[in-house]
Amino acid sequence: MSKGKPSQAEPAACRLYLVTPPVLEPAAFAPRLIEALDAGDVACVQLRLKNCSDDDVRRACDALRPIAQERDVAFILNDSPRLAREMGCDGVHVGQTDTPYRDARKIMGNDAIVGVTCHDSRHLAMVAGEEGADYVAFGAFFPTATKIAEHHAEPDLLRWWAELMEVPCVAIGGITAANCAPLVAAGADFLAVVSAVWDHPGGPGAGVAAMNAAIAAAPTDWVATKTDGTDAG
Ligand SMILES: Cc1ncc(COP(=O)(O)OP(=O)(O)O)c(N)n1
Ligand SMILES: Cc1nc(C(=O)O)sc1CCOP(=O)(O)O
Ligand SMILES: [Mg+2]
Repeated sequence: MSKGKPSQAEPAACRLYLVTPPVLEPAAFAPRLIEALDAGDVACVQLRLKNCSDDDVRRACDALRPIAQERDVAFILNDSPRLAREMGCDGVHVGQTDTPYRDARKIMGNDAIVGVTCHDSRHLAMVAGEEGADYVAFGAFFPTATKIAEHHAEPDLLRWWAELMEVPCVAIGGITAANCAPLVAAGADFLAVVSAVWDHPGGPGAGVAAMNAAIAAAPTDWVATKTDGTDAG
């Protein structure tokens, strides 16, 4: 997962951040992950399993981590830095009620990716950024059936962050090929999706291709709307 920060003259392209469904059977899911990753550009895969045992997570890591890493796609585990380190993951994603960032960093080491959920909060994002998070995640931007989202973020939050901060930002929550353009335009470095890919009627490969195409077609106007009103070019 390259974390290129947009240079002022040439903004880095927004990239796709793929999150797994919360329940999966690793052997059956592996070919779907291969189809997704071979269909286009994916910056990273987050294994996000809910209501399962540590051994279930270990089995899923063993089956899925090599598929991502063999393709130079970063493999990030949700929630557990301890398991992420044990299982050779490239990084971990922690939320505000998970292991605190500083402890996650100590467990993972300085070379790993550690991302932090910041909901719709500038304060949480500034704290995470100052502490050293590799990215901050904002959401939910749209209604989602994947989880009960208690916070709602607006594209202006991405725009504010992108204009002021170096740390990359991830947008998440109900994002689809049809609705993602304002998030790309506002300066999201990554779009994190579950159902837009795994529930795509044409299959996960078609889902990745559709997201890639929508990201590529979206305007990227945030560089031209710096808060001081000047064009950054
Ligand atoms: C990229 C990304 N952003 C946000 C989340 C949500 O994390 P969290 O608030 O800890 O909620 P759960 O995903 O654990 O239910 C995420 N996983 N990934
Ligand atoms: C895992 C997660 N976190 C969110 C947040 O707002 O922090 S929304 C979300 C679910 C994302 O799934 P989908 O792309 O199917 O909406
Ligand atoms: Mg969590």
